[in-house]
Amino acid sequence: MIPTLEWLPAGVNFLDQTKLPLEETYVLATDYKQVATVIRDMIVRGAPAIGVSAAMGVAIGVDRSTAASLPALTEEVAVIAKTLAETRPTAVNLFWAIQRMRDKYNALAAANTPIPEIKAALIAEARQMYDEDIAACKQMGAHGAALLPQEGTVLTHCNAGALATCGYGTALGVIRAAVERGHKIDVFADETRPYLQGARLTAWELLHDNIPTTVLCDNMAGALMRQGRIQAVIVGADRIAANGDTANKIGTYSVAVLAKEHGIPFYVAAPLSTIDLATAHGDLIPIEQRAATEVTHSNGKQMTPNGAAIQNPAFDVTPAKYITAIITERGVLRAPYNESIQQMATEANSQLTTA
Ligand SMILES: CSC[C@H]1O[C@H](OP(=O)(O)O)[C@H](O)[C@@H]1O
Repeated sequence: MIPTLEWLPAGVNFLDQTKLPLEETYVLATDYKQVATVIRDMIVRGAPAIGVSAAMGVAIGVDRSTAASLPALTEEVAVIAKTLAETRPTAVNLFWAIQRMRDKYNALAAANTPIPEIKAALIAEARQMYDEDIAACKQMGAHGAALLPQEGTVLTHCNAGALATCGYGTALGVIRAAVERGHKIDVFADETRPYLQGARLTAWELLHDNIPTTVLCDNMAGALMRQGRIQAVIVGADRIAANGDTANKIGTYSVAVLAKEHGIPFYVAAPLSTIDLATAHGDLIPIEQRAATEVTHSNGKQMTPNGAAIQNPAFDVTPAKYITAIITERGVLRAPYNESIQQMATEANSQLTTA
């Protein structure tokens, strides 16, 4: 699989997801401001991928710094972190990753570590997060595969695949793992307007792996569910509140309600870094509002009349009651989620985000 992003001596190399599926081109970010632009412009997107991208942004920012003292470097780290944190508001992985890099820096600075050693350690930390992300996706796959039908059609919304992570994917990672274990799965991929993550990215990466994929318009899932043509739904997540309410790509909530209506299991696959214990419920999750031109234009061609008002929220929130299970790298969570999430957090003894 073509890498979503890659650390190179010259900078961070990103597969340009705005150009897929017709062009496989790359953008090399040689400083942290360019990494911020790549995240904001969705050249790289997907909660885990933008988290690791931000971590690499911190690492490259510190690496390129000419600060001659720790106090000066500490001030620069604060500016770098703020710049990256301001790129997109919903995916908590972004803030979790930046905080992990700041914690690493602060511990090294507190120990009066020489600046060259700090630079090397932050690069190592960001690259370790990259490897951890791929490992977590494969663990999610192993935990979730058995939940998918032995033979049947699975609907997914947006792209929660290798292109939304450092590789293998969350929701698509579970599909990949099921196929690797002999399940015969056809995928229905919602096109997912306006950025078309499903039509352009999910279809591209699943066909790359020879997994049969059908692209649907975003208004088709209900009819296909009513006809009995969908046996399960699996999606990713951008932020999971402490009670299990889940923010994901706009349109996810509609699919979840339809799945509940038709008795179809609805699964969320996400790493622990997507769980935000500091956010009690879904109504508190900030929802990114993106440019109207993403809706009014397609391939540069205007499709709506001048003067029409436009809505373009990038995410919506699915209440926990619509979620059958949440698949993580440490196992499968079931309702009541406030209890199961807290228990897993305690067991993991992990620094779940406090963003
Ligand atoms: C593996 S999480 C992917 C998650 O992120 C996507 O949002 P975006 O493409 O705007 O970054 C979408 O919500 C996916 O489910």
